[in-house]
Amino acid sequence: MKLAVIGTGYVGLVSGVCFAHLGNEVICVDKVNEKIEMLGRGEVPIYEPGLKELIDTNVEAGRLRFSTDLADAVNKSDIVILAVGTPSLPNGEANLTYIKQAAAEIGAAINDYKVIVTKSTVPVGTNEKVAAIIAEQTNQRFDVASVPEFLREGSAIRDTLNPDRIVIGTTSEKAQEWLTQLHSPLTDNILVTDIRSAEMIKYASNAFLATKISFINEIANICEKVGADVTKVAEGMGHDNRIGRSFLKAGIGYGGSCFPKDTQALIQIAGHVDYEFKLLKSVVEVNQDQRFNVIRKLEAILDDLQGKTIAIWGLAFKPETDDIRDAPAVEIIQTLLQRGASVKAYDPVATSNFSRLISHPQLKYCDSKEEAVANADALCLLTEWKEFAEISLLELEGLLRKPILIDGRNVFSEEELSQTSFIYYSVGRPNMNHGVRDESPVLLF
Ligand SMILES: NC(=O)c1ccc[n+]([C@@H]2O[C@H](COP(=O)([O-])OP(=O)(O)OC[C@H]3O[C@@H](n4cnc5c(N)ncnc54)[C@H](O)[C@@H]3O)[C@@H](O)[C@H]2O)c1
Ligand SMILES: O=c1ccn([C@@H]2O[C@H](COP(=O)(O)OP(=O)(O)O[C@H]3O[C@H](CO)[C@@H](O)[C@H](O)[C@H]3O)[C@@H](O)[C@H]2O)c(=O)[nH]1
Repeated sequence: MKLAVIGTGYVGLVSGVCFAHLGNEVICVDKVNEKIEMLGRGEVPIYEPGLKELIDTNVEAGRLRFSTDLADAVNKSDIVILAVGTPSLPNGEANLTYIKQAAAEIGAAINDYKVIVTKSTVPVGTNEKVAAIIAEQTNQRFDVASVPEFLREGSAIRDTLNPDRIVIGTTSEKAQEWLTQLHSPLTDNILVTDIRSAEMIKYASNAFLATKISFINEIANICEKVGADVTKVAEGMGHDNRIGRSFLKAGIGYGGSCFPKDTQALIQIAGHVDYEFKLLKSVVEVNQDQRFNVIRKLEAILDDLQGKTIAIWGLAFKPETDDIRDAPAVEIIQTLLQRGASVKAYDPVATSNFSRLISHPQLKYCDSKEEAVANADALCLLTEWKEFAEISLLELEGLLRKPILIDGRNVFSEEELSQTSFIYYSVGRPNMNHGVRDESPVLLF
């Protein structure tokens, strides 16, 4: 089939290249010239494992190209996929400016019957708005469908090529037929729904996953006080198939371009129909506070952060991405700087994105994990990159001025620590919090 994909962010690029890989002819469009020029030179604007190789193969095969000419791409396609951003407005609502602009441009360009698919995450009712905007511009026939995207950054290609399910929200038989044909090489598990339910499935899925994370983080906080180990608790819970093992890793809270904005957007969607989504509001509140446990733990050991040097390992919101949107590292580093600490930060791939966001005389970006910890008073691990887990803790102990390690992602094991004299705080593993100020668990009865 012939596809135009509007927007070359994660979703546009990854779905565009994956559809090309399945044998479709794909034109990926962006309005930002520099992005299209980069892609034209064989460079990829984002870090995503395997993406460059897959782009190169499909460009060479003549199935994939990049363009700034939306009208031309729309004219040459059967299916137009909207994958533009829907960032948060200051009140938490999804900003639909890019969706509306793109819809108007599609409407002005449309020359024949097309299926217009929204892959961007959009509030319930948006696809209907998209249809209305296009209809204002043209008398051509077209149908709309909501096909939400569930890929994760860092494993985006694997997720796209092996989806758990595909959701197609449409009332049009033609759209259903074409989109089922397009997605059937990926999975048999295709769920066809009405448009509004498809839009809601995306928000409900993200909100549920965010709820799991905040839930386990609260359990972790209680574990620290009662002397239980959250990793064991999560394992024990996860063996129950009704609960499942995934998304029960306690840490410093979720970040990224999706969970923070989509939970806020769903709270707003509910608010617009006079429903207070109390549970989700608490999920957001718990998540917002969880990152500050890193600061609390540091202060429990060092008292005052003024004049201390703190090493940070990990700036990206999760490993295998250079995305720093809503990364917990942002607020943690800002707080350290506000409290008078100097910060030495290292991330394998996200440093240049981060340094464009925060620059401060007391913040030094380092080229290696060793440089970041040299002569630091403490180390905070914020992203569980593989290279951090691989370091010898004995070697690390020798590099730091003081052997203090706040492990925000429970990367290190008791066995590894037992050989060292680290003062070590992790998340929800109190028996591993080897610290001078470690509190004994309270007597419960
Ligand atoms: N990032 C993810 O992992 C992910 C996963 C699932 C769903 N989503 C959703 O998918 C959507 C896109 O997310 P993203 O992270 O890829 O976004 P992004 O902001 O990284 O990229 C969007 C791109 O669209 C381009 N664009 C905007 N208006 C345009 C127009 N009129 N014509 C051409 N290009 C235009 C922008 O220049 C930008 O390059 C969002 O709604 C997001 O919530 C994202
Ligand atoms: O057990 C867990 C799992 C994740 N996280 C954190 O949660 C955030 C999000 O992680 P993940 O979901 O793996 O990455 P995203 O790329 O943000 O993907 C989510 O957001 C996308 C955009 O909507 C959806 O498409 C995906 O299905 C959904 O998983 C990260 O900060 C993780 O560190 C935890 O703290 N504990």
